[in-house]
Amino acid sequence: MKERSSQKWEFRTPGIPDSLFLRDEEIPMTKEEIRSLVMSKLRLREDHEALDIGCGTGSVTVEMALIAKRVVGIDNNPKAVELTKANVSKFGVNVDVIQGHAPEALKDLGKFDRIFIGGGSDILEEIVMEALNHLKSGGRIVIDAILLETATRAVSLLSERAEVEVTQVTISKGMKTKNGTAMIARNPVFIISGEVNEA
Ligand SMILES: C[S@@+](CC[C@H](N)C(=O)[O-])C[C@H]1O[C@@H](n2cnc3c(N)ncnc32)[C@H](O)[C@@H]1O
Repeated sequence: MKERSSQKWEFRTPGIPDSLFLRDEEIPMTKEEIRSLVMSKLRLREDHEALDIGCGTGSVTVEMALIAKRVVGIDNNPKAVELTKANVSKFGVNVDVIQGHAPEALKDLGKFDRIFIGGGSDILEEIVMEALNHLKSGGRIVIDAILLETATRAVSLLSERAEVEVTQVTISKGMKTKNGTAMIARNPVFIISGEVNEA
């Protein structure tokens, strides 16, 4: 069987296997099935500029950079920044990875066609409001949420400025047992997407 490599041409479909990313047990990662839905909701094109707020392990950052012409990843945790840089290098993509705390760190970043916010934060309101200021007319923002409270906050914030779609998904993964395959459920995840109207 042909050995897997991280050549760009091998990853044209979203949902790169989790096992191919460099990991740190302290740094979270958006798992491959959720990531492929996130990429679908982002509707990225190759002429787009995209921003990943809270890039973590960098798995969404890498998938964005395999499509878009410019990608910026930002995280306030220095270990996450280093890990994202390592994955960016492993997959041979081009990304500006910045250590910074959102929303303050977004101020000088300009405007983007697509923005992803990959994790709940107790300052989600401030991050979403600032992110919307950095979204081009007709742009899309996608937010992942685990907590019900994060999801409802995100929906009400986005509804003021965008057409909002809410998706909730629960992934189950098959685990081999001695009798067959048992399905092990993971946490339900909300994927909230908003498209701001053309000016
Ligand atoms: C769930 S992880 C994101 C996983 C990422 N999407 C991936 O695929 O690897 C959320 C990240 O957001 C970062 N974060 C949380 N609050 C932040 C803030 N205010 N500014 C920047 N990063 C933040 C955390 O350090 C963490 O790495």
